[in-house]
Amino acid sequence: MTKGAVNLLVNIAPSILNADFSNLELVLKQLETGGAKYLHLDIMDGHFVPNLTFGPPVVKSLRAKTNLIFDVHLMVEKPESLIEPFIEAGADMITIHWESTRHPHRLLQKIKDSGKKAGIALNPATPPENLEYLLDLIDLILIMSVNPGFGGQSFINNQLTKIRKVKSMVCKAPQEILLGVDGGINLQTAPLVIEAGANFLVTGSFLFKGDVIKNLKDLLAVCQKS
Ligand SMILES: O=C(CO)[C@@H](O)[C@H](O)COP(=O)(O)O
Ligand SMILES: [Fe+2]
Repeated sequence: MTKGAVNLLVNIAPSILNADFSNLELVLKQLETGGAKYLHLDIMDGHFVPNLTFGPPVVKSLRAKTNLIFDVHLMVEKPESLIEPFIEAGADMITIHWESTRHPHRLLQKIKDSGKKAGIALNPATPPENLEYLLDLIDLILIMSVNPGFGGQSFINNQLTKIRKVKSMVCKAPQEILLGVDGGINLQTAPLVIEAGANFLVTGSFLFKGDVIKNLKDLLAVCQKS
């Protein structure tokens, strides 16, 4: 990839956090029918964030049912211990939080050495300049546009400024880096984050209110127009 290469395609990564957990096989089929390529899996430990979700066994069960690209978002203390279990469970991409470890460089290196895509997420208050000496190890920068822990929160507007700053960092990197946004993405906020430079949009509660397939198609249409 040439220096400064930018992926112009906008990707949607549906988060199942607000889906019907009693029928995830149906949810996977709906997302595939709606045109999804990714599945965003929110892993919460009740410590790094005040909520609990699921672990590698659930991811492994889902892996057996779909070829969607598994984008695992680790919102946990000590993510060091969970890289291997999630890779064994079928993760294609693993995103750690900058705030969750003293050794983000080592962890990103570990994910890359396993042949998987490495992502780093930034909480709303974390400055993007922290990524300067990590950039060569990063495939995805995930800007949290809500405080992590729950679906259904409102988009924090000042994260648009951070997206613009990260866009200029990403353009200077030698490899392609996806610029992701996670939290409060819907038909109104998607055009704003795309205009600011994002090309990887995580969306949860918007999709699962009403008709999932229609909502996903509507969001993909907005992304193609923006
Ligand atoms: O990581 C998180 C929340 O911590 C997200 O992935 C949410 O699941 C997105 O949900 P919405 O904000 O779209 O409802
Ligand atoms: Fe997430």
